[in-house]
Amino acid sequence: MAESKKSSAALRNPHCLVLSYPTQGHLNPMLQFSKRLQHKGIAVTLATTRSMSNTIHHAPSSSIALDTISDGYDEGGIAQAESIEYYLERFWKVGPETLTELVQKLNASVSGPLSCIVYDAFLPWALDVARKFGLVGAVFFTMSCAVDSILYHVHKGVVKLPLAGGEAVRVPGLPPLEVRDMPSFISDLGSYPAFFKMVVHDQFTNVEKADCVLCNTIYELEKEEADYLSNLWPLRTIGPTIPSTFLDKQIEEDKDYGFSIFRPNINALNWLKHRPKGSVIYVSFGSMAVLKPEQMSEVALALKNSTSHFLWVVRASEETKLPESFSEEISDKGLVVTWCPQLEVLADDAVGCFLTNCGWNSTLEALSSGVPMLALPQWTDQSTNARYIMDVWKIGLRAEADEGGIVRREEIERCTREIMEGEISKEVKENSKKWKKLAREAMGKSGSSDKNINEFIDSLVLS
Ligand SMILES: O=c1ccn([C@@H]2O[C@H](COP(=O)(O)OP(=O)(O)O[C@H]3O[C@H](CO)[C@@H](O)[C@H](O)[C@H]3O)[C@@H](O)[C@H]2O)c(=O)[nH]1
Repeated sequence: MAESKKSSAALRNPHCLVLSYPTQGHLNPMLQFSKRLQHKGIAVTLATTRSMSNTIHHAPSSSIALDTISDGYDEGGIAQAESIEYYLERFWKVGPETLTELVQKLNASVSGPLSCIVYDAFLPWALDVARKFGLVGAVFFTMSCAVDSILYHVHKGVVKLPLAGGEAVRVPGLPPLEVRDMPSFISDLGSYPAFFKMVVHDQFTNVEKADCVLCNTIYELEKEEADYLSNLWPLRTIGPTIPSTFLDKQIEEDKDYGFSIFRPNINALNWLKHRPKGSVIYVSFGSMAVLKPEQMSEVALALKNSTSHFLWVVRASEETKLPESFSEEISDKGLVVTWCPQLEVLADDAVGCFLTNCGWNSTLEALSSGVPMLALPQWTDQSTNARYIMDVWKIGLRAEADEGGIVRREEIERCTREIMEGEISKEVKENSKKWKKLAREAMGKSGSSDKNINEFIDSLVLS
């Protein structure tokens, strides 16, 4: 470590700075991890960008201290930037400078000097800042081990691009995959060049130098993938990062999912209360995916034709894509809301199937709630998650798109019927129950994730 020896105060009372990339899908898992650390006696400050903190509608009720750095666009974040390229370029310049200022401020704070920076894998320059101050640097991956491994092996040139269509893709530690199972940045080369650079290259440039690699997954869920990566990195699986009330119940009254950039509609929960057990399809495409209008209309018609009830989250920015007078036509068969408390929805017995884009948070939340999934992946890691949901964990189906990339209404109806009452229904329900139990056990006392968090803390105390 380059500079200064840590003071004895830092050794006695570990204080962690947890730094998240500014999106809801990254901030919340890192908040939940912070709560676990705090519950186990570590002082934690959670930081993201000023622009992100300005867009938050609902802040968590936890007692975690919050702070900010700058991405260079304090007024509007990425939406204010000329392009994704400009945004990331400026963030990479201003981020380390303002992170340095934050570390100096926290080192002089009442919580005591920092021992460690847990930084989002998307912000690899944070390791240089940690080193400058002689702090432990732990990188945090918000995606699955399988996805991290694919991206890493592309970065290393082990998996060569462009991928040859029709051939199985071989990634060490993973089952053979198809090109369409790959994260979108590599199966659809050129789709988002700046994100490609960040996700395939930047996040792995110094991963081998990190003191610890934390991954929001469950060891039992990705044994082969995690074992393989453990030979390369000091990996610790620490997920699922879900409030304790919905999982292991070790932390009292820990229900709050955290930050929300949209206002949740709690009517959704009352509406669900009046539906029979297992009768509702819950539909959500996460906080970022933008559906083609044609896809939106196919989903709408499938839900309208289906024999099941449905609860559909259509973010305000997507509402104009709904067919005209859709909400009136469906009357009380379905409910459309702009946002909902997803974990509480998934925990409700009325929900029998989750039609999802397969973001990793949603995948872990459904799996931990024992709800089978119908996968309609949209971008980034979601196709890989969809493949695992259907073929590895066998807790759902992946809907097939036509040649134009649109999943038609008949396919959605067929798959939801299969999951709710068809031949595979029993198998996916039983597997879902099994994973729900395993997720609880992993986070429960002495479970694989709980043990890994304890060992991480021990390493901070001893370092
Ligand atoms: O009405 C809703 C809908 C969603 N959520 C929450 O929003 C989160 C959505 O997360 P996720 O399913 O992971 O999707 P994104 O927010 O789009 O996450 C981004 O970040 C993830 C982690 O890197 C990736 O796996 C995704 O593909 C990427 O799109 C979940 O925690 C949900 O509980 C709500 O609270 N209410």
